[in-house]
Amino acid sequence: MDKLLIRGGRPLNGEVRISGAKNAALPELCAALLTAEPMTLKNIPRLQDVATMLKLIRNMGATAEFSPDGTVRLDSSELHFPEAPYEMVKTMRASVLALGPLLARFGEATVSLPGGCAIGARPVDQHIKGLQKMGAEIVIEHGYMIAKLPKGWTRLKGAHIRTDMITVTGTENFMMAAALAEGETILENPAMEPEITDLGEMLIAMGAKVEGHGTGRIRIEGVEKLHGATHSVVADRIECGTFLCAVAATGGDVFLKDGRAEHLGAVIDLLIAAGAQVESVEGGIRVRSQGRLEAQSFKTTEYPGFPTDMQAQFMALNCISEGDAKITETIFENRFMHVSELMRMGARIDVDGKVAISHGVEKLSGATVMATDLRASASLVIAGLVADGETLVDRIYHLDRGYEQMEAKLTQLGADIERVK
Ligand SMILES: CC(=O)N[C@H]1[C@@H](OP(=O)(O)OP(=O)(O)OC[C@H]2O[C@@H](n3ccc(=O)[nH]c3=O)[C@H](O)[C@@H]2O)O[C@H](CO)[C@@H](O)[C@@H]1O
Ligand SMILES: C=C(OP(=O)(O)O)C(=O)O
Repeated sequence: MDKLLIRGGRPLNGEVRISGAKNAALPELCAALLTAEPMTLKNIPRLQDVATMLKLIRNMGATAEFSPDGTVRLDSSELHFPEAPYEMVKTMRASVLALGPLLARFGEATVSLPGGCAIGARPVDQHIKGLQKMGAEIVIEHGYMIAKLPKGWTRLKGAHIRTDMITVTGTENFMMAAALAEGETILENPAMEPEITDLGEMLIAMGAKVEGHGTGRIRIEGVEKLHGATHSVVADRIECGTFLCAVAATGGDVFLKDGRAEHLGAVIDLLIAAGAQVESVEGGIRVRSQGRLEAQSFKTTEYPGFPTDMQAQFMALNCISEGDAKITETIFENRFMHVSELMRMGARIDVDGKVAISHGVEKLSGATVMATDLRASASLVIAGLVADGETLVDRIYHLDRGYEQMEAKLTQLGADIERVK
């Protein structure tokens, strides 16, 4: 099993390119299934989750060719098996995003229930309820969601959907299903994440009639058919935020090419309050940091609030900053698993339910630590970059799910980091 060996204490300097967003690429690969015509998706990151999604799509009978330049050419004209089996879904929750498009295009879909994962229970009841409002008949059998259209129907029907809470993948499933439904769908209370906006743009390029994506009300007028299109995946704001925190922690001066400051408002505001210099410059973001920063309190909320996917990385920064800070995690019930590992490196953190209070220390000390989930892994890498001595981060298959060439990018910036078996 691969591990990352980091010798801490080096500042980060130079330039690094931010990849396409995992959390946009995965729904968009599913959205490409909405048309029988060829689709071209550019700026797809080379990640384990993308490999899993391509495997899933090919398993359905589509062809997908992934070029070294990050372009995926996908042809689902011969798709004959609208199913997402458990073996594939269990390693990647985003497989649930196949449900909306398959049902909309083929009138049937069988998708394994994703189940819980380390960070929380993560139910999909809202996805099911929303699609049922559009007329889908969905039963749960043997761990699968088996969905079909009522007898005599050829398309889903547009509906007014208001979910009980804001759900990102739920909003994505509804947008994709509504694009091919009969009539109008209104999504009240939808997620507003940049990945939602990007998916909306892709659907429009395919001929869908979508308005209000990225706002608190999305309107979609269904069309009978969508056509092939080319779309480029938006830059990964979480990868970008991870590098911002890494530079803030180690000190240095880095240009994050293609980073989009407007997608990271809540994170950048806090980094500036902490004492880092972050500015939007042509073609990306420049971050500079020197000396010890001041720890910052925050609460994770839906976009445009502070993203839950940045909580662990910012906590690593807080741990070596000056003062106490309170972090409240409101999205997931178990997303503090990095705490005990950070503490093994000398961090001082108290956890009480959904609140973690860090008491800044001057130094962390390198240790062998275990990654428990994707963003927890990134926080341990940041901690390793600033710690004294060697840090060995084990179980980095979590990291590989969502970061493209993390160690190569950090090496390029001057870090001493290598992948070991
Ligand atoms: C709002 C939010 O920050 N969502 C995050 C969530 O998206 P993801 O789409 O995975 O999760 P949702 O946005 O759907 O979930 C938000 C909350 O709603 C609950 N829920 C959701 C759907 C449902 O049918 N029933 C239900 O109870 C979830 O358990 C969670 O507490 O995880 C992703 C990976 O970490 C992040 O990129 C997203 O930013
Ligand atoms: C937890 C994450 O992803 P997923 O929803 O694929 O588990 C994430 O992107 O931080």
